[in-house]
Amino acid sequence: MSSTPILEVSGLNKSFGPVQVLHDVHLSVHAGQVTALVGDNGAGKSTLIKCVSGIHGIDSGTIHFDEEQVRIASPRDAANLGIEVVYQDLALCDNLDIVQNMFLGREKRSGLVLDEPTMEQLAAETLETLAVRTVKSLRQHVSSLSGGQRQTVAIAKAVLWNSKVVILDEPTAALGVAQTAQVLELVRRLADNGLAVVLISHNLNDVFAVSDRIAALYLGQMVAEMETAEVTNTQVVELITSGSSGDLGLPRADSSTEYGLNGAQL
Ligand SMILES: Nc1ncnc2c1ncn2[C@@H]1O[C@H](COP(=O)(O)OP(=O)(O)OP(=O)(O)O)[C@@H](O)[C@H]1O
Repeated sequence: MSSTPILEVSGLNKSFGPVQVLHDVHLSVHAGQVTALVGDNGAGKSTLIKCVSGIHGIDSGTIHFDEEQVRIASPRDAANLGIEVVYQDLALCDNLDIVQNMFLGREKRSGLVLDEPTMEQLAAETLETLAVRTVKSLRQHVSSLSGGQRQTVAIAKAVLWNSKVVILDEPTAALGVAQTAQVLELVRRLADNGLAVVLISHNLNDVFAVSDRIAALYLGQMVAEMETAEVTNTQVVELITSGSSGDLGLPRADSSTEYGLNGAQL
């Protein structure tokens, strides 16, 4: 377990017009660990992730990657650092096969033609590294895959590019029990292989099953970052719903400032 975060966000503020959505947010993410990012609807989880992945610019604050301050102005900047996001809609193309999806937009070429053998080999190696053996053929169209298999392909696509930080947005939201278990096993394996994983989830069973640390956002403020083993389900529910947990001895996030449900300062 490394002590220096691979990714550290400090003092991040982000507004949309007059509405401030993120207030002085801190987040640290470590290699080899699953960090669960929790918070109620509208707490700011997606906005924070979009700031880190170059979709939104930030108003103020710093982002350090591998101990160096970085500016992430576009998704390409994030990808170049090794930050990949797997969104809920997965952005897979149903009419393409697994290999085509994994290399979509970043195809390998041999001269003027696509280098299919190399892409197929790299895709197979990545799935093998992740111990994914449930897909029958790499040339299967994605439309024929189950929800869990689709999630697996989307995750494999994200880790294909020597990524160091993989952010998963509700990866089990649309899955049944057995497929959820498979995807959670995969999430754990990613971290065990040395990746830093950020898991956005509303499902505290999932969070407690796979995460090493929990970061809790409440109305755009990071109210706690803690070791999963040191908190209970009830304490995390309290943090998500009220921004504090008396048991943890944590004060309510900046008690001098009150925020409305849309993040606007009251
Ligand atoms: N592009 C935008 N323009 C204006 N307001 C926005 C924009 N994106 C997000 N917001 C607002 O920012 C706040 C935080 O939204 P965000 O989507 O980050 O929350 P979340 O924690 O991811 O919620 P959920 O769990 O429902 O996905 C919400 O009040 C939302 O309406």
